[in-house]
Amino acid sequence: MTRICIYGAGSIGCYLGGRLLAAGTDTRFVGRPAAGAALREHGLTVTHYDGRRWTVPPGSIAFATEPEGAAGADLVLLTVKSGGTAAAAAELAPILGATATVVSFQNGIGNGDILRAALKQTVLDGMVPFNVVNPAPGQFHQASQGDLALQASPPGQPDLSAFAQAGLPFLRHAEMAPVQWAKLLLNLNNAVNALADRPLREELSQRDYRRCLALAQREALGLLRHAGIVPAKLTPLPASWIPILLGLPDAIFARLAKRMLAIDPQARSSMSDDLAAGRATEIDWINGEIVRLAGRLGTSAPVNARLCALIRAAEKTHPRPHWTADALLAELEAAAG
Ligand SMILES: NC(=O)C1=CN([C@@H]2O[C@H](COP(=O)(O)OP(=O)(O)OC[C@H]3O[C@@H](n4cnc5c(N)ncnc54)[C@H](OP(=O)(O)O)[C@@H]3O)[C@@H](O)[C@H]2O)C=CC1
Ligand SMILES: CC(C)(CO)C(=O)C(=O)O
Repeated sequence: MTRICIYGAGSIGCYLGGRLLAAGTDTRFVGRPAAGAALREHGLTVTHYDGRRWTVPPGSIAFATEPEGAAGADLVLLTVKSGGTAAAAAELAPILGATATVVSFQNGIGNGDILRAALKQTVLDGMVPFNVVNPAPGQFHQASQGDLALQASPPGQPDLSAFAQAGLPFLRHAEMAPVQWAKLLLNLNNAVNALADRPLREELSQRDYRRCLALAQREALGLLRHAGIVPAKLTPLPASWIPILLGLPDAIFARLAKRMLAIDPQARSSMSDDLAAGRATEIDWINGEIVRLAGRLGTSAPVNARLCALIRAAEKTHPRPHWTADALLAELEAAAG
């Protein structure tokens, strides 16, 4: 049986690991002591917005707080935040066997390359389209829809049958960069959501917050065009049409964007969760990626740069700021000039 290790037992890691364990696969976790203590005390309860529920008792969960917990793994699912990728790669390098495969199930563009630079093993890029919330210790809830995406590899290499066994479908892509850029365009909302300090559905139901996202996306789309990068189509509408949809009045948006609003009422972006927990955010790997792309093209990305600055300030401000939609829109319009 394929030995799977979830490296980074947080929201995504515990959700995927819980689904895989509940299906009887050989799955273990490496994570922080607090995450281990929560799973030892409460076990794992994994739920899905469609009502399905899986439980794994504490006695069936193998959890290590040291990288050696990944020794012998055939498949490592890396689910640390982007800021932790280089350290995780350095920890895994002396531990993994030559035939292991590492899958990055992270947001952002560059995690796979960081892993490939540090590891001799096969590294595949992955993408998680859905949101996972952690409402209580040991509980992980899939709060929106979508199938996992994974870089194509030769048939049977690695053995990914555990995903089918766990009812976790994934789409294979010969090229993951277009998928990652399309996901990054959607993730530009993470900062808006974190600054709004509201659940995603509530935030996206307000036109001025959507206009903030539209400003960030338009800027990014212009740069992607300039760079010759064509984002994949992850949503019913092509990425370039989404800013138009976002700008529509609330009632029309609610009618046309049912899928975008099909999120559990309490779900927030992972960046909002980071601010709430006092952790560093992934801002430099999301909006910061757009700012760096602009720099490479010899131009600027003032809207995304402003979002980066606002999130960096929010990381240092307690209690966290709560931007109203009109104030944030005015701030970003001023940045756009
Ligand atoms: N949450 C979501 O809904 C979604 C998240 N994503 C993406 O998935 C990735 C994971 O996000 P998420 O699950 O939210 O992250 P979390 O912060 O919830 O989980 C990551 C966990 O890994 C731990 N960790 C970090 N480095 C190590 C290490 N070297 N060894 C052991 N444990 C470590 C972290 O601890 P510590 O905090 O102490 O570093 C944390 O507990 C991100 O790239 C995110 O953008 C994608 C789609 C949705
Ligand atoms: C699923 C989504 C898009 C939700 O905002 C996300 O990727 C995140 O929170 O990081």
